[in-house]
Amino acid sequence: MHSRKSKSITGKRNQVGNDVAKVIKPQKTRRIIRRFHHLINKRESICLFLCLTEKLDEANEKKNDAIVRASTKGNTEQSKSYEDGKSQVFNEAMETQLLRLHSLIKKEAKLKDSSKITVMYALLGYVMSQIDKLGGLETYQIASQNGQLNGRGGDTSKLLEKWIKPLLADHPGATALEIGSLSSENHISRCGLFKHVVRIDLEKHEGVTKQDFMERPLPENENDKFDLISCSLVLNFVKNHKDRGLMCHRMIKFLRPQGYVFIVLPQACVTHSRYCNESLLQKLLASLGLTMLHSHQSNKLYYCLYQWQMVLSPKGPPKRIRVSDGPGLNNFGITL
Ligand SMILES: C[S@@+](CC[C@H](N)C(=O)[O-])C[C@H]1O[C@@H](n2cnc3c(N)ncnc32)[C@H](O)[C@@H]1O
Repeated sequence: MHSRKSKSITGKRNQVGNDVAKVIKPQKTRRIIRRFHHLINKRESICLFLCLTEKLDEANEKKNDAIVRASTKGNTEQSKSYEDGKSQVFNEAMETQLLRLHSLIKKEAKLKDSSKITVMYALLGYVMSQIDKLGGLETYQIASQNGQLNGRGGDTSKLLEKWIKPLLADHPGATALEIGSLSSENHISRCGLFKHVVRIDLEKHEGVTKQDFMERPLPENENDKFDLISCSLVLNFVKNHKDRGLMCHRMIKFLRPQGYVFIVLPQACVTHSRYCNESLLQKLLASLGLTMLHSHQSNKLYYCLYQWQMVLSPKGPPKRIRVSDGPGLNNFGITL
């Protein structure tokens, strides 16, 4: 989802994580969430058994890796065992051990056999690598947010139609690009306000072209541009803040002057994020020349409509800045 690919706790390119984040479908989110819960719980039990003094931080896998490594310092056997566990790909035997972890821990505790601790370090390494391969906390949060959207009331372009109708009253030939389109039956395609709607998604669906927006050829002339770009629940699919910024930059390139951008995000992206709120989002988009015309928060979603009025405000900070702090927040953010 951007030029600088994220790295795993082992320093390797996080390809699996990328794939997960790119293609999470609402129907897959429950499985991903369950897997995360399973791994996080098992890790907690193992850490308790190993009496790790420093608490792991679910938001920082690199730090967690350092904590575990520090706990094996001076014990080459434990350290080797941990590294061996980390180097495992999906492993049936390890999975079975994880399922039986409770009784395994009870047995080991009774035996008080210190050599068995190395087995636990191998399991811990395996769990850490599995969490990493899923894409870490960020993917988990994205999956959670999307998982919670199953009952969100469907087609978000209903509100778009209400907002855009008066704005396009004198514009019968308007065109739209729907990024992350799942259906040709959405309001955006049926409302009759657009002469032509181009629908793209990473996956092939009926009436939708399979295309990565980030690889869509740039417009050669004004005819290749659009009066509206819809980006509903897509930015939160993009794995990291830099790629989200790149996507926003790219949207501008496909807009006709005075064109509109419709963005929908899980509500938690603007209400429960360390790095994003409505005001910061507004500032970031203003630096691209976008002016907010409407916004709305439902129970689960945040909707907004912007117009490209090309009045540029100062560029936002290139790094993520913290706008909120506290427990239970997510790490959604955008940097330009
Ligand atoms: C949660 S679905 C949202 C679908 C629909 N727009 C909605 O509002 O319900 C997010 C979609 O964005 C698509 N997506 C993510 N990044 C994309 C990209 N770079 N180009 C095209 N589609 C993308 C994914 O394939 C996924 O189907």
